[in-house]
Amino acid sequence: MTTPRLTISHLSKSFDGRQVVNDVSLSVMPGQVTCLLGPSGCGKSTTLRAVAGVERPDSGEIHVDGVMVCDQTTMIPPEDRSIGLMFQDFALFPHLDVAANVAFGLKGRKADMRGQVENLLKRVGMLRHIDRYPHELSGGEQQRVALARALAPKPKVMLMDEPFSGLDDRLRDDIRDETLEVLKDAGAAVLLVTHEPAEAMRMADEIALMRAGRIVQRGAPYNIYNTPVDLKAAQFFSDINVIKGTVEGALTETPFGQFLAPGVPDGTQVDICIRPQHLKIDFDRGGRGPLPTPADGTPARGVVKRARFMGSESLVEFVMDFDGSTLKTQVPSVFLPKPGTPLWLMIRRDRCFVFPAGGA
Ligand SMILES: Nc1ncnc2c1ncn2[C@@H]1O[C@H](COP(=O)(O)OP(=O)(O)OP(=O)(O)O)[C@@H](O)[C@H]1O
Repeated sequence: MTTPRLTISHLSKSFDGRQVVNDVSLSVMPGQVTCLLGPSGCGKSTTLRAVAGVERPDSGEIHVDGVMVCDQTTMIPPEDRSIGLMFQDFALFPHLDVAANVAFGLKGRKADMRGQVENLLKRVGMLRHIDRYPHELSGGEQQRVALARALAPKPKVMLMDEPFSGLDDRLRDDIRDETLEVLKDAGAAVLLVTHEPAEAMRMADEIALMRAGRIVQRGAPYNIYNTPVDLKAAQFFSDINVIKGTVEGALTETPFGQFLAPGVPDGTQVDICIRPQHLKIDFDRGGRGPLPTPADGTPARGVVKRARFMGSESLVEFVMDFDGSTLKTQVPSVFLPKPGTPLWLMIRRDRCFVFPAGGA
């Protein structure tokens, strides 16, 4: 069996009596990208800093390639952990040219180094800028050089803390993809911290969703998005519509029909949650909607409150007849009905999450 490149076991850390990392465990295999994803202040960077060796945890163990680098009694210094770092504010040395910046992490004879530096810069598409200084490069180019510098000592683990947040949107997507390719090629295990779900979805093989110091869910992006553990986990990735219900006989009756709630005791209040893109819209036929179907349940009528065009999709908000609540829908392409238009909504049952009420 392959040894994980990075293993974090039961890591905890408090500051001033407040626990900011609480029993965090995870492992990352060679060539795998794991994203620590969560809101600001949830403990992502503290976890990363503990792995880097710049923060001493209160308890827990960290192994790099099977070697213990940190426990209650051991604290291997950062430079001996075989770890590469790429942080948003981890700037290049301004007084060194690109070649010298990349060579900084290399050991050996100067003559041998030149070849290695050229190879690294070729990999990140920056060879032609080898003699430039950082101030002569764009933000994206500087990030590419920073990546080459971080990869120079062939780290077993690459730690990245919001490395792309200083770049503008379009450039960021390109750099993310290129960086991913280079990292996969290098076979390093990558632990990437981000508070942006889109970044995690784009980069990660596995997402570890953090909240208040704990990992609340781990899994492939598809699974995290489609089977969230609770309402907050669902809401982290998109707007969520919530329809209230009460369970009777393992079923919840709503204006959209019945929903299964197996194993939930009678009388329990539940939230039936659905992402805006999973509501279906149909036309009003003289005060009637489409016929119910097993997949989409019963239609419920609403009146358009607002419709906005977002480029690749349209967002339409409805005020629902049954209780005056607002539901949001997202439709591909252009669909901009006038405010006041009555329309019918249906809910795709296979895309619903049912959670106990009051989860967010
Ligand atoms: N050295 C420190 N001393 C005291 N409190 C700290 C220290 N470092 C971090 N904290 C606190 O610990 C909590 C977690 O911080 P951390 O930087 O790990 O969060 P984060 O999830 O990375 O957030 P962000 O996305 O904003 O960087 C925060 O409330 C922060 O204020």
